[in-house]
Amino acid sequence: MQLADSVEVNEQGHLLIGGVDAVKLAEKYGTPLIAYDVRKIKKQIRGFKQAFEDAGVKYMVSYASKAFSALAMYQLINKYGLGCDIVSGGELYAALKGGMPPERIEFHGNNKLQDELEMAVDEKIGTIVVDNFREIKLLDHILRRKHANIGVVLRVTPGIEAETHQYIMTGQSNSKFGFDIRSGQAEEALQQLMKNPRMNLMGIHCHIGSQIFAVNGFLMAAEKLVEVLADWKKRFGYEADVLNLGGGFGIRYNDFDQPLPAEEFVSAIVERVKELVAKYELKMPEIIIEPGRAMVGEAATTLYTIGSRKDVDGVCHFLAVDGGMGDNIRPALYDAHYEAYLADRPNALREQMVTVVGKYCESGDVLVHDCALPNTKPGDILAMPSTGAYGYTMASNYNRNPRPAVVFCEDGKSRLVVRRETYADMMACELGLED
Ligand SMILES: Cc1ncc(COP(=O)(O)O)c(C=O)c1O
Ligand SMILES: N[C@@H](CCCC[NH3+])C(=O)O
Repeated sequence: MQLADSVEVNEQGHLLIGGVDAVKLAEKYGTPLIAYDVRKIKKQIRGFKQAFEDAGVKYMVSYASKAFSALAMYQLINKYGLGCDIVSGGELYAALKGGMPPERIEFHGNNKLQDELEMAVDEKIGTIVVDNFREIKLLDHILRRKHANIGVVLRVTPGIEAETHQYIMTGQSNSKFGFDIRSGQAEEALQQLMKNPRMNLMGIHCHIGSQIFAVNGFLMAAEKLVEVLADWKKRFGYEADVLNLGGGFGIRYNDFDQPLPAEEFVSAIVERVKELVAKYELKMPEIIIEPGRAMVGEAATTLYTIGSRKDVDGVCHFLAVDGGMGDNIRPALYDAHYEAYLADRPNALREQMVTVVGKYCESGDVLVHDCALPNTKPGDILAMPSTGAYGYTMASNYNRNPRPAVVFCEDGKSRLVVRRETYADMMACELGLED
């Protein structure tokens, strides 16, 4: 196994995260610990923005905050003028607490609750990405009652099957999200929205899936959506101001993953949209993208302490750490493949092959299958890179294990941004049986 180019070490040979010695981080904050290199997040933010700036088109980079929705993250993206995509009242609450301007927030979801929609309307957020007919009715009812208006974008499923795990494909016709184009649902929704004086229909949206490496899927989606817009202009006189192509840009989890730089994805998309718009004689819409994983995924490394092991010759070699499926469900859920190395000697010779498992009461609690490592001893710190997206946000308290702490590291300094949960935190909602 080759270490990613971005793995940095200090003069002692210890892994550095944002210029901070990972062994020291583990000592200071304990483990499991999710440590972000903030420069890597900033690099991605700049990368996604730069290609749009260079092309001179109107755009918004709307961070899909489900990937990592910490207060610190909303505060960081706000500084860079990004928008954000939220999918629940909880994410909306956190985004607002993080200072996100409401007009730069877009609300997604296939079953937005009445309370959540009311909150979005009360907070005057920029966009509701309308997903289904019930939502149109519900939102209309709320807007009438509140004498309010709101911007909406129509989410469509373009009938594209992205090359990724089936659980994270969303562009195909049988997806639970959005209005289907082929069956005429999208067109019916368009007509309902065009007639509605309380909803300002800004444009259309699609999201083809997640962890996608080829730019082709995005180009096909752009083609499909612009064709649809050309048809809607001809037949209904509708012209979109916004074309939102969603997120899904892939990242490197292991040697087999070869992601494109953010700039390449964006410039290919912008170029194609420009060509299509010229071909169909449409006005150039604002292009919105919603990267989540690509913004934060490679920026974090999770540090664990190695504990027990079980070896049965010729059968299994399990090496257990102090976290597991509670802080990273992705291997169990998607069969995601990660790498791991030792924080105090990431470049040491790898003499053994082990299965890295967690401490949860599940046989499926595996973090890394077939992991080549140097010989280890209890107390060694295991570093698992590329854990910045959908790790903390999908974390659970299974077996009443507390969620880990999160630190931001930059220029040799670390800062605790999410403290480790305590046993008392986990009991905070419990009322028990006593009066
Ligand atoms: C509508 C929408 N936008 C953006 C994203 C972000 O995807 P990713 O984190 O793969 O960029 C998702 C999640 O898949 C999504 O459902
Ligand atoms: N949570 C998923 C991706 C789904 C994103 C939301 N549509 C992952 O970890 O890969």
